[in-house]
Amino acid sequence: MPEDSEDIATATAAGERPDAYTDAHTDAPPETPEAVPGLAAADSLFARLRHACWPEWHAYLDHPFVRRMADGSLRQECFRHYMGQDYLFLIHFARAYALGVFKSESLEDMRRMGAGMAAILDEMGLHVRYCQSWGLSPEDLERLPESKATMAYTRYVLERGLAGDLLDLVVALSPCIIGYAEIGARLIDGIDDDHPYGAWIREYGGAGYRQVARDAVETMDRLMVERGGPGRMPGLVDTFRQATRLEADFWQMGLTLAD
Ligand SMILES: Cc1ncc(C[n+]2csc(CCO)c2C)c(N)n1
Repeated sequence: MPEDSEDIATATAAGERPDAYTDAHTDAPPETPEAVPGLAAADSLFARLRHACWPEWHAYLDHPFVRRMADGSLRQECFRHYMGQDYLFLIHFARAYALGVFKSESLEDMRRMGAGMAAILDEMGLHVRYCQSWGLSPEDLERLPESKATMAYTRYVLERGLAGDLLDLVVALSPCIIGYAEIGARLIDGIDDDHPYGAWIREYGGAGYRQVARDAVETMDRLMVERGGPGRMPGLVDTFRQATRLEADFWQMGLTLAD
């Protein structure tokens, strides 16, 4: 993948690339680069959280695991470890959406959360296909020992939802849902048909998945209007930042084969 593969995440409204973007550990640049064109308005809750947590967000999106997946140099062993753990991760995320049904106060929210749970259970098809090609059955996957990174991330999200309201839960889920659309959009540009991680990239880089992310942005805004207030922001920023850090740790777990 060429160096300029970062373009999709770096295009600002003015089409310029802020210098600060090149360093994962700088403070948020004065104007955070737009995620995926048309994904989230600058004043959306998601864009504000992303801006507030820019160093963590950039470290998640530009993690070496992602870079190596993009240029095809990621060792298959690392990808396998990641996919196996991601299967366990998805089981808990389906539970988090089920919790979202419980925390809903309207039928509309209940339907959305229920549909999110169903979408996750479908997403597992990608994992099952990959793992079958490596000789692993869904039962083998379910029996894998859970890594600490998987446990930390999934239980953190569940705890935010249990302790808080639907807005807290949806914010805790958002780095996962929207971040993968941003990564997919960056990686899909010009990939070859025989790219070793092409199926993964096409799953998250496609228009269908981008719509899932757009819906999540919209839901966050609606819940912020219904339940939010200026007093909610510090807590929501904290949740978004922690979930984003746990996403980066999840890549790191794959890269280092951590248990
Ligand atoms: C570590 C990790 N983070 C995010 C996703 C992506 N993801 C998880 S649930 C969901 C929404 C419904 O499909 C999406 C896109 C993943 N698979 N693994």
